[in-house]
Amino acid sequence: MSSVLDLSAVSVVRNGNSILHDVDWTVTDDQRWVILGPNGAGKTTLLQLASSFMFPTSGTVELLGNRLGRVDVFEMRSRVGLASTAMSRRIPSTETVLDVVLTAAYAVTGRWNESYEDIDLKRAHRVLAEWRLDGLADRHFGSLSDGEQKRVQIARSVMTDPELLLLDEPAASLDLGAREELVGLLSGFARADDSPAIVMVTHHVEEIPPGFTHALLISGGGIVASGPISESLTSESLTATFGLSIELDERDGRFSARAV
Ligand SMILES: Nc1ncnc2c1ncn2[C@@H]1O[C@H](COP(=O)(O)OP(=O)(O)OP(=O)(O)O)[C@@H](O)[C@H]1O
Repeated sequence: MSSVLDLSAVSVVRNGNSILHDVDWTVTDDQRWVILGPNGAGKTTLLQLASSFMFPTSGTVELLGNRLGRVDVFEMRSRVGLASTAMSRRIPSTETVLDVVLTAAYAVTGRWNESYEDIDLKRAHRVLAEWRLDGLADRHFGSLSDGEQKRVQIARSVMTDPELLLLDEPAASLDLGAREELVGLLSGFARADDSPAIVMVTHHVEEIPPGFTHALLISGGGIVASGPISESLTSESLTATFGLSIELDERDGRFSARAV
């Protein structure tokens, strides 16, 4: 196993606000991480560092073996998949599902004059099938349900065969059926040997797909717990993270939590 992401003594300060402080965190290529924490804890900021869209104020970030600040970030970004609502807002609503996925190969949103290779088309169709979107290839992105749009975002982010996949709240706003379908797909993906390292931000332990191996709990910009999920995700760590007495239950690899 090798390190794909390594944060050492990382702090981020923006407009005088301390957003992250003293963060040490390593992700290796065989790990699938979930990040949990209250609103404003710094979860999205961590993903921005991990996708090289932000640099730390102090400390170091090693991404795919390269130190941020000493490497061409555009080359780095092509090796990291990112699925987020902010990303999907840049997709034109009239873009077809096939083009949303295909354009990832050229790191653009919105098809213009690119001509695609057969190999890209074949891969796009395979990725669409893997994320249960094959019947929707010709539909406009804007006409899809939230659940379908989320799966298209993920399909787009894996199209380039990234070495690190970052998912920012992939199950947010989904109904129960769509959430369960997505959790099942992510679980299969997490367990596949040829999948990349994965980091998923979520607000709900119910959304953690079985097969995820590690958890990072963050509050007020600092790490509360980090490590293998069986050790780091506990009633005690959730209670400390959310400042509320929480009881965690686990059944068949799925979690639920409630205040007590
Ligand atoms: N440019 C900025 N200037 C000042 N403060 C900022 C800036 N960007 C983010 N913040 C603050 O940093 C904190 C962490 O933001 P971040 O988006 O990383 O949190 P989060 O854990 O993802 O929250 P949420 O769960 O609500 O999405 C928030 O309090 C936010 O207001």
